Order: sequence, then structure tokens, then C-alpha cells
Amino acid sequence: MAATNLLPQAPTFSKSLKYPLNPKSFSPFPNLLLRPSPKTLTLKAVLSQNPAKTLTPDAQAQKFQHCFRKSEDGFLYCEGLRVQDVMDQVEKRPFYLYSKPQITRNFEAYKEALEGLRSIIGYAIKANNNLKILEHLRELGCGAVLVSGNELRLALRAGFDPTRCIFNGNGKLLEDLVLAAQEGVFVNVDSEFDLDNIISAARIAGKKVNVLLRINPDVDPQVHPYVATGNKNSKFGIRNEKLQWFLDAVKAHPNELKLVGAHCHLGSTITKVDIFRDAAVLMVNYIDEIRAQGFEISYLNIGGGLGIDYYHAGAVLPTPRDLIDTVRELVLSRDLNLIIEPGRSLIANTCCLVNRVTGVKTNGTKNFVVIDGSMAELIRPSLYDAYQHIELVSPPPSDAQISTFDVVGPVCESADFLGKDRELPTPPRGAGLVVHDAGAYCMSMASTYNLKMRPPEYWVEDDGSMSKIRHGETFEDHVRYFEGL
Ligand SMILES: Cc1ncc(COP(=O)(O)O)c(C=O)c1O
Ligand SMILES: N[C@@H](CCCC[NH3+])C(=O)O
Repeated sequence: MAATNLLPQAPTFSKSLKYPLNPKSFSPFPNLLLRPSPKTLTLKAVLSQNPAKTLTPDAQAQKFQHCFRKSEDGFLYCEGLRVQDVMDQVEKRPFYLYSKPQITRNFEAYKEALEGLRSIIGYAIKANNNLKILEHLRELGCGAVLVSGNELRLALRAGFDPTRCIFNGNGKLLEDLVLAAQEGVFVNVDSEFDLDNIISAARIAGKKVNVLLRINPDVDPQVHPYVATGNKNSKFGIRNEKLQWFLDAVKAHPNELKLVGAHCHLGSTITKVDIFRDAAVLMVNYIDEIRAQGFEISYLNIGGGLGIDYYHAGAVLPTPRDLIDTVRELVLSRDLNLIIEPGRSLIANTCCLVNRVTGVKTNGTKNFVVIDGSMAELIRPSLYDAYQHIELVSPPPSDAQISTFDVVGPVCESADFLGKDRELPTPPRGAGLVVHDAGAYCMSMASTYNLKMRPPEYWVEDDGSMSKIRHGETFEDHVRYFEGL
């Protein structure tokens, strides 16, 4: 399917140009320039208008209690099952172990927080694309956020209602946009060429597409630069300078496009709700400006990004209720539907990567616990220097010496570590060791580097029994890719 260029390209600095390109027109931002506009609101101004909200730990914090608990005699449990017993029953290789009830509790926490608002919870499938988990979230009433054609196909296979799905991304392909258009999925517009493709897709599908403009509000999410997406250096979204061009372009295509909302996504692992509040203030200002031009905007999508407590050190972090409460009045005051796109905060704390200790060694300056899991199964520590809590699943021998270890895998990279400088009792060979909070961006980012095949996944069911929810990849799977070539 070849895309024709339906739209002229917006200039980098669109101040002096209008859609369609017309050298005579001068101000593409009549409204934005004449009134206090989002552009003139610096972050500092926003903050002073909206004094920081004090975070109150609420009853929901209880709901975020960890499904993995240590018993008094030192055994780790997942809900009612001893992780050691699970290890003894399953294949001897690293595996992911989830709690289905915790997934439900996490979802319910968002649902309860959203009471009184018209809303869609769009689960960001990129965080974890296990089909069983998707089906469970869909049954609970979740929508889905997709960033590729295959994520869209998987969401449809899992039975998600397409009208509760949002297709995001800065490089969406025409054929995938056609599917999105056919299915009636919301599509977020990221760039000029993206809009061009969306218009083509609408024509091919013979369907009008409901679009949201992904606005880059330039708010610093105060996170690792690799997971910051809503600041001015980001590859994502539309900056204020180009906004009018997009509005005019949408207006020029009434048969293909219906502009229904505005979207932003600031980044991931955000642990201060005031950051979301700042962005939401900017976003509703944009929505006011856009509505003033006659568009019927009914959705504000504030993206995902809420962080979780990776450290297990007793910190009180914002809950879904804290997040929703911080934007609630803004949403109500504009009579908007709220879309949120949580990934990590729905799924991360529901799972551990369970590993076995291969052995312990020292190189004279450092001690190492070598396990069978690695950066291939769980890359976050290597990629972002991310901390994930590590502990043994069973009590160590009574004479085990406590030392400081790097917990490493067998992969031939010095970046292959799961944890650095961790104080642990010296584990015997074969001991079980878990990496916590492994439900988000772990399995979905796993690779087969060093031919470490992707691990199997299990979950503890609501009745306390255990089921396999994904087969582990095997050597035979790898060899099969070359059959018949
Ligand atoms: C557009 C978009 N929405 C939602 C998410 C989910 O973010 P998180 O897992 O931090 O909630 C992401 C990932 O950061 C994203 O890029
Ligand atoms: N992969 C990142 C999150 C990226 C979010 C996607 N926009 C992580 O592991 O924390």
C-alpha cells in the first residue's frame, strides 16, 4: 500500500506559515498569541498557580501491598504458595512468577480512583504482552494502548473493545493504521507524516478516524533520560509551535478525521504527582484553545508513567488515587473524558523473575553471586542502571556469612548484572533467588542473547493454584527459524 503525500510538510518554525502553505499569511496562532496561551505558561508559572499537593497515603496504599511476602521462618510466598515449592515443581530454568489476584487488585485501585469520572484505562501492552494477562485485564474492563501493528493484533485477539484502544507511536506504519481505522481505534497523531498516513488509512478503510493530537508539553518528568518522553528534546509528539498547522490540517480533512482529544505522555517511573498536575494544566489550556476554534474535544489523555516502589525500603509513593485526584478537578471543570495509559503501575509489582544460584565467586575486590537468569531475561538494570530488589526464596544455612555481592548472570558482558552491591547471606549452589517487580518491561524486553531462550511464565490463580501462562522458548524454536532455507 503506497502512501501518497496528502499534506504539505509543516515547516520546522511554523510561525510565519499556515496550512495549507501560504506565504502571505503571517500568524498561524491568532488565538494562542493574543491570549495567555499554553506557550506563555512556563512551568514555574504553572507551579505557582497550583501549589504543590500534599501527598496523603490513603487506604489504597494497603491495596498495593506486595503479593510476595516473606514468612517469619524466612520463606518467600507468592500469595499462598511457597516460591521454593514452585521451583521444585517446574522446569529448571529461570521463570517469571505472577500473582493474578495482584493484577486484579492493581486494576481495581485505578478503577476505584476513577469513580465519578468518565474514563478509559488503557493498559500499555508494551509493559507486558502475555496473552493470558491481556485477557484477564480485558475481562476486568481495561482498554489497551498499542504502539505497533502486532500489539494491535494481539489486543484484538485478546478481545479488547477497539473503541477502548489507543494507537500511539512516532513511526506507525500505513498498513497498521488501516487496521486501526477499520477497527475504530483511537489514533494519536505524532507528526506531519503520521497525519498524512492516518488520512490515507482513513481513505483506504473508508472510515473516519477519531484522532487525538499527541502534544509534547515540555515538562521534565525527573526520570532517567531514556524513559523521558514529554520534554523538548524528545522524538515524540507535537510542539506548541506546530499545533496550529495540525489543527488546520485536521479541519481540511473532515471526511477522514475527527479530532476528539489531546494526549501527552511525560515519561515513565514518575514518582511525583505534581508533575502530572503541571502537564494536565498545560493540556487543558491547549484544549481550551482548540475548543475555541470550534473543535469538539471530549478526551484528555494524560498517558501513563506512574512509578512504583522498586526499593522496598518503606518509601510512600503516590497511588493511582493520588494521581487521579491531582487531575480530577481539571477534568471535571472542562467536562472531559479522561484516558490514562498505565503500564508499570498495573503490572510491575505482580511478578518476580525466579532464578537459581549457579555459584559464588570472588575476584579479590568483589564478590559475585552467579545465577542462571541474566540481562537476556531482564535487561532493566543493564540498560538503565535500574534497581530491582533481590532476595533469597528460602532461609540460608544458619552459618551463611552475610557479604556484599554483585548478582550477575552468565552472559558474556560486564553489563550483565541484576543487582550491584547487594548485602545477602552467601547462598548455597542451587538456592532460589528472585528479582522483584519484574512484571513490567522485563519479559517484554527479553532477548535470546547468548541463546538464553526466553523463559516460561506461571501465575498463581485466584484459588491459590498455579498455572503455566506461557511456554518457555526452546533451542528447537530457534533452530526452526532456519528450516527450509
Ligand atoms: C505513550 C505511552 N503511554 C503509556 C506508557 C506506559 O507508561 P508506564 O508503563 O510508565 O505507565 C508509555 C511508556 O512509557 C508510553 O510511551
Ligand atoms: N522500558 C522502560 C520503560 C519504557 C517506557 C515506554 N515508553 C523500563 O523498563 O523502565
